[in-house]
Amino acid sequence: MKTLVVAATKAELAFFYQHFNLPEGDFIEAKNFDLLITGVGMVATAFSLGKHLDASRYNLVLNVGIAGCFDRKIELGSLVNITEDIFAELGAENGDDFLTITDLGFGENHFYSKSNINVGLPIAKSITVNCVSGNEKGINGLIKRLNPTTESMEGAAVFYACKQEHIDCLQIRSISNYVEPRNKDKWKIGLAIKNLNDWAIAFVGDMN
Ligand SMILES: O=C(O)c1cccc(C(=O)CC[C@H]2O[C@@H](n3cnc4c(=O)[nH]cnc43)[C@H](O)[C@@H]2O)c1
Repeated sequence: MKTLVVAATKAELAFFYQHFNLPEGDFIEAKNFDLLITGVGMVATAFSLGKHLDASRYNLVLNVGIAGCFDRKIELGSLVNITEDIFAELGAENGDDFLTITDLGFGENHFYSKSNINVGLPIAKSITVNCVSGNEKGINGLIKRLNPTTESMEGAAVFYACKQEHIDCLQIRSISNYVEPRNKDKWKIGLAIKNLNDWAIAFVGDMN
């Protein structure tokens, strides 16, 4: 059985590709792990995992990527272990209230990593969104309703697919920016990617 490493973009695993001397490509089979680049967002992620996730082949999915952070006490470039993740927009607006898909009786929007693997990182709750949050009113609404620490565009989709296939899942995110009105000049994508890759290289190296 192997680990499937999953990321949205190749850029987020640039040093990982170099370290393990991986060929270009969105699905790479290495000796001790496979690597899947899904594309950005929950639809691309679900489609890609639908094609490649196979419980007879993988006993662990390691989802890695950068993320936005709601908590200013967490430094840019820090890594967190996401143990719960919520599809933030999946449901219905009911005036000023929000009804989740569970409230509507159509399924689940809240997923967990139940992995026992100790990765030595602080745990955090995340939300998964189609639209990167960028206005005060929307951000305050998300904090009030869901109290998330981080935000990504894929995490809950990976947890969902792993739950469907009964495969253990870890989601490690590196904080590239704070969730605030958009100002990409303040994002520290390079630092976040470097720290994420250092961690992923060590984690996958230790598995061997
Ligand atoms: O501009 C670049 O150099 C660059 C290099 C690598 C990746 C990116 C991305 O923008 C990746 C998109 C990816 O990032 C996640 N993300 C990061 N911050 C947030 C956020 O505040 N809210 C939601 N998602 C965020 C997301 O998972 C995307 O897949 C750029």
